[in-house]
Amino acid sequence: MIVVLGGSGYVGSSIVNLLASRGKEVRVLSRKDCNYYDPASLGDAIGNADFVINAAGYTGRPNVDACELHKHECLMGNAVLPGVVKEVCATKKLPWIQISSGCIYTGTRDDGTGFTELDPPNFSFRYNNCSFYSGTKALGEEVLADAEDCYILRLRIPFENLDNPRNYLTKLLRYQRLLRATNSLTFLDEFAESCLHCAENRPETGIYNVTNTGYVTTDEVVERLKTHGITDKEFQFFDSEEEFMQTAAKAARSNCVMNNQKAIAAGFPLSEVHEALDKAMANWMPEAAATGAK
Ligand SMILES: NC(=O)c1ccc[n+]([C@@H]2O[C@H](COP(=O)([O-])OP(=O)(O)OC[C@H]3O[C@@H](n4cnc5c(N)ncnc54)[C@H](OP(=O)(O)O)[C@@H]3O)[C@@H](O)[C@H]2O)c1
Ligand SMILES: Cc1cn([C@H]2C[C@H](O)[C@@H](COP(=O)(O)OP(=O)(O)O[C@H]3O[C@@H](C)[C@H](O)[C@@H](O)[C@H]3O)O2)c(=O)[nH]c1=O
Repeated sequence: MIVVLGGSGYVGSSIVNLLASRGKEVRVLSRKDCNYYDPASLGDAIGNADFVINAAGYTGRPNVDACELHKHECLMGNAVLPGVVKEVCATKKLPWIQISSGCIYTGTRDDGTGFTELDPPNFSFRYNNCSFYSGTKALGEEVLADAEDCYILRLRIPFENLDNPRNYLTKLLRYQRLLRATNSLTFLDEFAESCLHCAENRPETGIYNVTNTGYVTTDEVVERLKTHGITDKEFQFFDSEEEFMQTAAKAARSNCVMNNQKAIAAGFPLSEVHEALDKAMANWMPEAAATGAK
């Protein structure tokens, strides 16, 4: 049985739905069920699982700006909780997944290529340049440096075919003005498939950049939304990142390029990013229809 902490959330519910649709026995854990910060209580709640996925964490709503105001929850959920799950899974000898984020990087490597799993995070408290959210996600990975039998899967700006306030495509459609940026992205369906791949096929444990191959600019994504007939909106853009920071954001954002070669070599089902965007956009489901669709 696979136990999913935070299975009620945006990412967790996508994973739970996929596992259930593939006939896997899956159980959702919530903060209501036990004390996440007491290893004995969490261990009892995890019970007789044979695989654990930690999709619980604090992300802030509507976006990571909220983490600047809720630092305690953010630190506990993103940096302390992974350490408790590590302890419980080590005691029970369980393999498990921690959902991390590509937002612990900014930009590209000096040679213009994407960050690999060997590159230390450069958008973290250690660099003193990050949002509170990104800092806590980088700390969460540090806490797991010595974790056994653990997959640290880095998700990066999720998108999918279902219109949802957490979906990057929905965000681009709804924000009044857009920041011009270059990013690697993650098709949520393929991220969920990647979790299943880890649980079923048990590739080597460790950190994986679970992003679609390559990167895209904001302009490319909005042009594609038009090509697919999802919108005919005339998008407005910020003149600069400074203007974005002054008028629309409380915390600096990570925009970055990631290298997914390690994940591809380990058999993770990740397509090229433009192809993945086309798959999501070709099946676009507006919010009213998307509610309860998965
Ligand atoms: N969404 C993204 O863009 C994105 C991108 C990269 C990585 N991630 C990572 O993916 C994971 C899930 O994110 P999500 O977008 O699915 O978030 P979400 O929709 O807010 O769901 C997270 C779930 O975690 C539980 N939770 C909320 N606050 C918590 C706290 N302070 N401590 C412990 N548990 C808490 C809640 O479940 P219960 O109320 O049932 O306990 C919630 O449903 C997080 O680790 C996040 O950092 C997300
Ligand atoms: C607020 C805002 C953001 N943006 C841009 C900045 C970013 O490139 C992109 C996403 O920014 P936000 O929506 O603020 O999302 P965010 O920064 O909260 O998104 C992050 O959520 C975390 C939980 C994940 O770990 C990250 O991987 C990422 O998905 O949208 C605009 O273009 N206009 C806006 O008004």
